[in-house]
Order: sequence, then structure tokens, then C-alpha cells
Amino acid sequence: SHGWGYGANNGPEKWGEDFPVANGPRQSPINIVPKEAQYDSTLKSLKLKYDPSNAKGILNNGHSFQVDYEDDANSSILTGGPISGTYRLKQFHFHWGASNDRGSEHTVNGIKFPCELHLVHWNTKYPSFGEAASQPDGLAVVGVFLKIGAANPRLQKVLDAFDSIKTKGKQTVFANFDPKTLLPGSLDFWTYDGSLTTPPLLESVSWIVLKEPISVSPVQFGLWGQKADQSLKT
Ligand SMILES: CN[C@H]1CN(c2cccc(OC)c2)S(=O)(=O)c2sc(S(N)(=O)=O)cc21
Ligand SMILES: [Zn+2]
Repeated sequence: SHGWGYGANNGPEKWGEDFPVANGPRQSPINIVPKEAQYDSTLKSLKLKYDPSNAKGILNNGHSFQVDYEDDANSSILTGGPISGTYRLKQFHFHWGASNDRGSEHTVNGIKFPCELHLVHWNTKYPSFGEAASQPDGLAVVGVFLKIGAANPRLQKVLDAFDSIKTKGKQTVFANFDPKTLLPGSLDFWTYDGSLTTPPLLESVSWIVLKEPISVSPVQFGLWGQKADQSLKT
């Protein structure tokens, strides 16, 4: 089917044809220019409390690898930072490119990172994720840049799972994983009101992009490229 993707005929330049919100006022990703960011002393520090037993499975959805979490209780939640109230973790996933010079969605001073991790949370003031996803304050996504450097043992469990979900639609059990282990030492962040970076591009995301990247080794990232089914990424 004609579904959206990252190719010449169905990529970001074409998404506006099926998803007109692509031309909206708060579309993501953006280029972050640190020296133009305003310091906001009213912002609180980020609080992330995750229960590893909420991890359910890992899915190759044809656009990314996604680790899904139980979200029927406030056991894995995000509070503080720019948001008010309690947001529940629904899933985390990654964006990457075909080579190490590109892949992230947000850029910093125009620089692309090889990969970007997104932890997707929804506002519990709404009855469900689906409801929240269409509200201007419905979602909060924590973005973490990955840079090529030292090996990251905490990513290895995710990488190892890729072996069993090489093609679109495949999923496998992924239990007992604390995504907090994927976060850098500092939770300092930039924040702005934006959208989903893929269709349906809904303008419902409070973006919280961490300033400090985490590392992944060339070998680990090389495996990533090999294992991702070519249908996933161009
Ligand atoms: C395919 N990717 C998206 C799928 N989802 C979605 C969101 C809302 C509604 C919906 O269908 C009605 C699906 S999602 O919440 O899992 C996310 S989060 C996200 S990102 N990169 O901005 O963090 C993209 C998507
Ligand atoms: Zn994403």
C-alpha cells in the first residue's frame, strides 16, 4: 500500500498530501540553537519513575523499533520539567539513518546525530493514549541523542532483540527493562511545543530534548544498521 515512509515517493516531503497538519504552526522536528534558547527559571527538574516490569514487547513497526509498556497504572511516569500533571510512559523507539552522519530528527546548531531515542508519554488527565494524542497538551516525548563513542552495555539488550524482529510487523517479548538506564547523567533539557515527527504529525507533543547525548559504539551501531530490515530506513 502507499503508506508513508522515508523513500523518495512517500517520505517527509510528501507527508503533507495525506496529513495536511504537516503545514501547521508547531511541527517537529526543529533545529535547536542553544544560544537562542531562553532560560526559564519557572521550569522544574524532570522526574522519571519507571517500573521495569511494565515492559511488554519490542516491535518492528516498519518505521522503527518500538518497546511497548503497560500503561494502565501510574507505575512508569514522567512529571516535572515543563509539564504539569502526570504523563504515563507508553513506548520508546529510535530514529536512525543509513550512515553515521545522519539519522536524528532534531538537530543542534544544524548538527545531526546518528540516532535519536524517543520516550513517549501521555497525559493522564485524558482517558486514554488515543484521546491524549489529539490534545495540545496530550503527549510529552523525551528525546535523547545518541553519539558514536564508547560501547553502551545498557543498549545491548535492545540491540540483541533486533535479531528476532528483522522484518516489518514482527514483535517479540521484551521484559524487565528500565528505560531510565538509557538516560545520560544529566537531565538538563531544551523544551518546546511541537508535534509527532511522523504521521499522523499531531500537534500534541511537549518536546523535552536532553542536552547530554548517550553513547553507542561503532560496532553496536554497525550491528544496528545491518539488523534493521532495509524496508525500515533508506
Ligand atoms: C509511527 N509513529 C507515531 C505513532 N504513534 C501515534 C501517535 C498518535 C496517534 C497515532 O495514531 C492515531 C499514532 S506514537 O505515539 O507511537 C508516535 S510518537 C512519535 S515521535 N517520533 O514524534 O516521538 C511518532 C509516533
Ligand atoms: Zn520518534
